[in-house]
Amino acid sequence: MTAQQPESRGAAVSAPVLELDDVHVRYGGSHILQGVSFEVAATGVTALLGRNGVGKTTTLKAIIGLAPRSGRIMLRGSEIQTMATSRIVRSGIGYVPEDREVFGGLTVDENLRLVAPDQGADAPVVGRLFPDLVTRRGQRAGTLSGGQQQMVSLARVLLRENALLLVDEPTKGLAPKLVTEVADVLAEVARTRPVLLVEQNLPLVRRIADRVVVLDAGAVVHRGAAADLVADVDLTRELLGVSMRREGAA
Ligand SMILES: Nc1ncnc2c1ncn2[C@@H]1O[C@H](COP(=O)(O)OP(=O)(O)OP(=O)(O)O)[C@@H](O)[C@H]1O
Repeated sequence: MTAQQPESRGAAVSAPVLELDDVHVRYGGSHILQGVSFEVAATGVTALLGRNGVGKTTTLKAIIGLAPRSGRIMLRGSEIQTMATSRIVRSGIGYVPEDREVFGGLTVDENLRLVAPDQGADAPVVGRLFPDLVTRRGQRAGTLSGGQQQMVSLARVLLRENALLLVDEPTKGLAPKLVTEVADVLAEVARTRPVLLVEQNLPLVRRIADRVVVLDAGAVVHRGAAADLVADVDLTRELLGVSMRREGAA
């Protein structure tokens, strides 16, 4: 593991919202997570990074109870690793999966009313962060663009009072303008609640993340301030196989 870096912004002063301690995931004979331990600070964005296939999505699934896991996972000091997903969600973790999972046959408003029956697209948070969704409230979600579906998926978790949001590659496959819009929303969201974000777009990480945790082959290989990692061309190349100099802007 590389040295723990001092945090240049968003330093955590309160207890972490989430702690993973020696978390393992096995699928059949495959040992996918091999003792993952890290903390998610109670404020701001913690980005979970790593090359393809190192276990980032599996880590989010282990937290939310969608992967068979062992080890200890603590939400605000209480163990959740034996709970079913429905109970973990009720305990205050919102999950935006990579595939967005909107109900394509339902309208935008109906999708939102599944979580907030009395409010749907009328909820103040929807009007404030997703004005486009208010305009499109009667449109079937299956006919929305990828970016708009991402907004529905994000809006849905914001309609609950969550202690923590897990967001998996929200900008994957989106056009640059939509990447910027999603990044703006995430930055705004993170002002009021902590986010654990899986993201491959390093300029976006540099813009909105406070801290980074890097996985390789199912284990944590680096933790520290996001700004320090993305400023270090050699380290980003070593850990992630990419160079910021070759990346476009978020
Ligand atoms: N249900 C499953 N059964 C068997 N193997 C799985 C399962 N889910 C994931 N894996 C394997 O676990 C490894 C980690 O997958 P995971 O999706 O967590 O990686 P990732 O870091 O999120 O990758 P990417 O950046 O490409 O999305 C991969 O080798 C994948 O093939």
